[in-house]
Amino acid sequence: MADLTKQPSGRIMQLAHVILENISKIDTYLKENGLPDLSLHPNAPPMVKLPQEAELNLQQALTAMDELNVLLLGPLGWLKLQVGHAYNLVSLHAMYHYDITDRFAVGQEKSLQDIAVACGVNEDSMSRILQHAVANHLLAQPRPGYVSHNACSALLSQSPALKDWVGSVCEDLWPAASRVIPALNKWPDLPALPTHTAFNLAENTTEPFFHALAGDKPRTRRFASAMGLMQNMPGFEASAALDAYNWAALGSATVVDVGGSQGVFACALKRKYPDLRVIVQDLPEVVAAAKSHFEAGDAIGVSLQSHNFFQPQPLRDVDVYFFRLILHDWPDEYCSRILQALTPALKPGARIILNDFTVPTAGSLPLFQERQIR
Ligand SMILES: C[S@@+](CC[C@H](N)C(=O)[O-])C[C@H]1O[C@@H](n2cnc3c(N)ncnc32)[C@H](O)[C@@H]1O
Repeated sequence: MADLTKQPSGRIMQLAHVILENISKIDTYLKENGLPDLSLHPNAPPMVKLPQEAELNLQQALTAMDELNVLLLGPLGWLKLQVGHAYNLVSLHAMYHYDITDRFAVGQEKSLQDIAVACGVNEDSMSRILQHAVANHLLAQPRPGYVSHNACSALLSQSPALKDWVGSVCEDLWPAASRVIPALNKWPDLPALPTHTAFNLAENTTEPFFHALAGDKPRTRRFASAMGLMQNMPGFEASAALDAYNWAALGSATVVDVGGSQGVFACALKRKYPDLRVIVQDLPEVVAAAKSHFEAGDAIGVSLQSHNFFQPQPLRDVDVYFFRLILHDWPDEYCSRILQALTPALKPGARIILNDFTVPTAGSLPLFQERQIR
């Protein structure tokens, strides 16, 4: 047994040491705060909420685990893993498509045979796919031939928005991933036009992504729902944007959330600063889908308006035009057009607030974190 009080020599032992040190601190935090051990039990919380210091321990452990993984696998094993990733979404896609998580309750076991029959898929194929889901920690296997819920599948079954996000990635975005290089070959100046993208090749369409989606009601609703879920993801919470700007100083100003989707952020803003007048603008199809379940927004006085942000901005006496997760979707030239479309409406002193991704300088973050962003 290694003596963990001494700094070990050799990279893999150093990494193992970093992992044990940081995980021990997280474990102590959990125990001292009477929190349960981490598990994949169906009732486990969606994620551990750690205070800043313990979160740093978590990031350090994950970063060390990432490097240890590559070193222990070696270059051949690591490359094999990358290639394997190409097929990794299949079982999650199947769980979404066949609504597997709603076919049995938490605590219940279901035979792979019964699931296959209920889904109208041959048992052999369904078994192979769901065994992959089990191997990927997406379902539990209480005994051979049977599955039950674990924390991941239970979370999916309880969150329609999470399901929508999985569906949107698997069906709207994933097919495009394999077309990125063909798109680069076809349009070497990519992405000068929003119609010269991998999505256009995958879908055989000449329309930009959002306009293609708008022609399809279920996909429009699903994407908007997935966007709503994003507002709960770490770093994307409405509260982060609420804290990052002095909204209180605006008093009773008018704020337009341009491309505000279903109004999740707009409602959070209005709830925190009820004196603000808040309006959400989006494409007509998105607004139509949002209207059907906008009681919460109606009740607090957030309004919805159809507007294509490439057309001149119709709302004039506005203090703030807010763009959250909008500009990253468009080539620079189109971002300019979106902003220029505001100019006929801008009154003196009006502000434009951008809330969007920034990609850090290469190498400024641990590769594990940089990879997620890139
Ligand atoms: C990535 S989502 C961001 C949604 C929202 N701001 C948020 O933070 O969740 C981009 C939004 O831009 C909207 N959008 C795309 N093209 C648009 C256009 N031409 N005019 C208005 N909205 C548009 C989409 O419908 C979608 O709601």
